[in-house]
Amino acid sequence: MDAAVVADDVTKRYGDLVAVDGVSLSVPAGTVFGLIGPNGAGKTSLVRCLTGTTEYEGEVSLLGSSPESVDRSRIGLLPQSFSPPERLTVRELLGYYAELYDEARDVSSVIAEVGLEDSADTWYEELSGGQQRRACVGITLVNDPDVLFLDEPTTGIDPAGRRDLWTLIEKLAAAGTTVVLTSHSMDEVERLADRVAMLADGEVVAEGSPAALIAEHGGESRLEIRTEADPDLLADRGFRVEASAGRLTLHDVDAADIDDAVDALAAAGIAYESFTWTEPTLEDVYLELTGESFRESGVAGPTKAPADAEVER
Ligand SMILES: Nc1ncnc2c1ncn2[C@@H]1O[C@H](COP(=O)(O)OP(=O)(O)OP(=O)(O)O)[C@@H](O)[C@H]1O
Repeated sequence: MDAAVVADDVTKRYGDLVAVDGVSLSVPAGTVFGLIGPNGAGKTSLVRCLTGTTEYEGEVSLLGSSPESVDRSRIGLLPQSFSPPERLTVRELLGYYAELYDEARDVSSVIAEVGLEDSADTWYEELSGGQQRRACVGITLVNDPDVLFLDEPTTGIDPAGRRDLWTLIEKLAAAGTTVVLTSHSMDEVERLADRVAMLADGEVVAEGSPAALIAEHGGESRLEIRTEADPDLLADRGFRVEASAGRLTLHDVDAADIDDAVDALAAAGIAYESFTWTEPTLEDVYLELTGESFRESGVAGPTKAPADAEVER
């Protein structure tokens, strides 16, 4: 598969600060590529290098050209902070951006795609934060881009809005659009991305499919059972069991093995309060590779964020 985006030893400095430190990566055409890392890891700076919106050292190829000379109508970019004119309605706004291209998509169908039909005639400034972000995603779609860069597209969007945007990104990818997505949210990237680059301090600490990264660096899955059962009952069934007060922890348990544990307890007539199965995630991969948890580095996924952090205003 051809690469839509290639970075070779890309470095971005702001004075003495090295924000992107010798990054090399390749994004196959028609795939979703996730750039994840905590605040200040260099995600936005890297996107700016890849899109030619800042100066950098190293080589970037975007659809076979340099980012500075690529046909802009083939690229969509949603920057992290983007403030379009506020006193335009959604329809006027998308129409305004569509005018910038020789060929553009039908504005009404883009409005429908981002789920803003009911607000099409509302001023941008009167939209909720989540609706504003969706309108901004719509702006990036008017030129029907081959490569779409989305820098934290779902920040500030409520859970339903996030899911709608995820579905939209999946549809775009299924139709052949290459999507480069930056995110703080591990579950977002785990769901959407074919491949992921994890950034820490400007460097790629790991790259691969979420499943491969988790398999290689994520550690084991565990089953925790709140019970007073004798650990030998489960150890005799081949489980690796650790016992603590009122709890048994079974290590390296596949989903298919859970029934076996349930059966063992049921056959012995042993009661249990709860079963909790935990699979490793990309957060575990990050912890393993950097020694720092995403949460400690000041960033939380949507399930861990404070209640107001992801809420539409
Ligand atoms: N225009 C700038 N001038 C100086 N330093 C900058 C500039 N933009 C970013 N930086 C610094 O570069 C580093 C990387 O920032 P960047 O915004 O690329 O990270 P990020 O991973 O996108 O963070 P966030 O998730 O918070 O958006 C940070 O230390 C940041 O303070």
